[in-house]
Amino acid sequence: MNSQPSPLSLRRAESADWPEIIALDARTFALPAPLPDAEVAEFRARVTDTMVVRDDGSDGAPLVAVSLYFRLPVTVPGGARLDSAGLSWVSVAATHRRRGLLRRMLTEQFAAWQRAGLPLAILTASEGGIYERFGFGPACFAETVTVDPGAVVWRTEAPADSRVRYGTAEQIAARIPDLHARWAAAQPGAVHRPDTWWPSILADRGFRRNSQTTDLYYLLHEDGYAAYRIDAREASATVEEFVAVTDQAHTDLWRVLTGLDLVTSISAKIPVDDTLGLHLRNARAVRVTGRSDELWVSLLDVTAALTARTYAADGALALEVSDGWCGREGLYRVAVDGGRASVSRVTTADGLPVAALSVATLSSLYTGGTTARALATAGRIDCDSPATVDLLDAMFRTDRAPFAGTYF
Ligand SMILES: CC(=O)SCCNC(=O)CCNC(=O)[C@H](O)C(C)(C)COP(=O)(O)OP(=O)(O)OC[C@H]1O[C@@H](n2cnc3c(N)ncnc32)[C@H](O)[C@@H]1OP(=O)(O)O
Repeated sequence: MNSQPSPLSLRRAESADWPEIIALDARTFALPAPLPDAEVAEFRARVTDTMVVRDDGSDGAPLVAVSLYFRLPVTVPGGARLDSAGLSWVSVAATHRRRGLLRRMLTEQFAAWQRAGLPLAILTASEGGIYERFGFGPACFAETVTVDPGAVVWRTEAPADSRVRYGTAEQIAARIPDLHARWAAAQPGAVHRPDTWWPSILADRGFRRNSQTTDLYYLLHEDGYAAYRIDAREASATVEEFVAVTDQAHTDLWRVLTGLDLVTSISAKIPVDDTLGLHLRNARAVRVTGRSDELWVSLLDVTAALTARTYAADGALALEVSDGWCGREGLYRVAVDGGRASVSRVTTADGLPVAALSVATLSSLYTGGTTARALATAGRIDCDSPATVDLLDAMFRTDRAPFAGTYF
């Protein structure tokens, strides 16, 4: 038997590659195969660029790896909207794992993103142990909660009519993209949805969910919406999407959701600083059942990214950034005045306080999802004095927890 490794060629995907790309990802992520034609067409319209690997030494030169990305804006602390590369659909055939194919594909993709001047890369991770080596850090989190509607008593009277209504298909299509855009602009960590994303979301195709559940029901409010499904056998509701631009919309929508008749539990993923429990007489009606990392971030252009966000405290320090992956290592001087930073790469700290950290740790710190103090306590940031921890912590703190809101 010939045990020489087969030659494996890496290149950009062409149209003819797509049936095999879909088949590979369907196998990997347990999707139905084939996917509906409309879903494939809509998906391809969202993709910016795709790398594939073929096994040229095997019969038919099968496609054995894929990695692609979408251009997706993200809101960073302070409200700036940064363009990012949203890495997704990364899959290597079970027959070709651990032969460096992920590394080869990402080498190409990072180079292309840096050439394009993208400040950030983002992803939603299948596993927690893969992406730190490429400079990604978990940056936005969510709590999974189960609400017991029988235990819900609101502290305030319900308004006579909060003007929440079930939307018709036309009203939903006409209103929710705009509501989502308004929400995303104000929510740090939010992933914006380009127009090409909505047809597939609105189609709510059956393969995306448990077959026991209903279609999505949309509740519309002038400043938000919620989409949920019912599992009649379990008498449960799952909130798939909750978007509130104002506190009033948050309260009005949750009032309807927690009042659904014939439902004995409601589950949802909510921001870690969500106020739902604080509105209730018995906060235990909202039980936290999990906490998950929802968005991983990697600062591709450290200077541009650090310049784009705002800061909670003024001061100056030097960040000694390490990166074993794509050249982001170095000393960065960050001087904050009036909440805005001027950032430059320098060769010496020149007497400034110094904090040493990896680019992955800096990416976790960047969104405000994890504090500098916690990271320093865990040994992930090495500061030259306790006062430097205090300064870094004060600078990078944010008044709201970041929340991504889109899985991709
Ligand atoms: C953004 C997204 O799309 S998330 C989805 C990621 N895809 C999946 O989870 C699908 C199932 N898994 C796979 O398809 C593959 O196993 C992949 C894509 C995770 C890895 O592909 P491979 O080609 O085997 O990875 P490759 O050989 O290039 O390994 C690169 C490095 O990552 C490490 N690595 C790979 N997979 C894992 C893992 N699951 N957990 C921890 N480390 C891993 C390797 O050990 C290697 O480390 P090193 O080079 O630093 O020593």
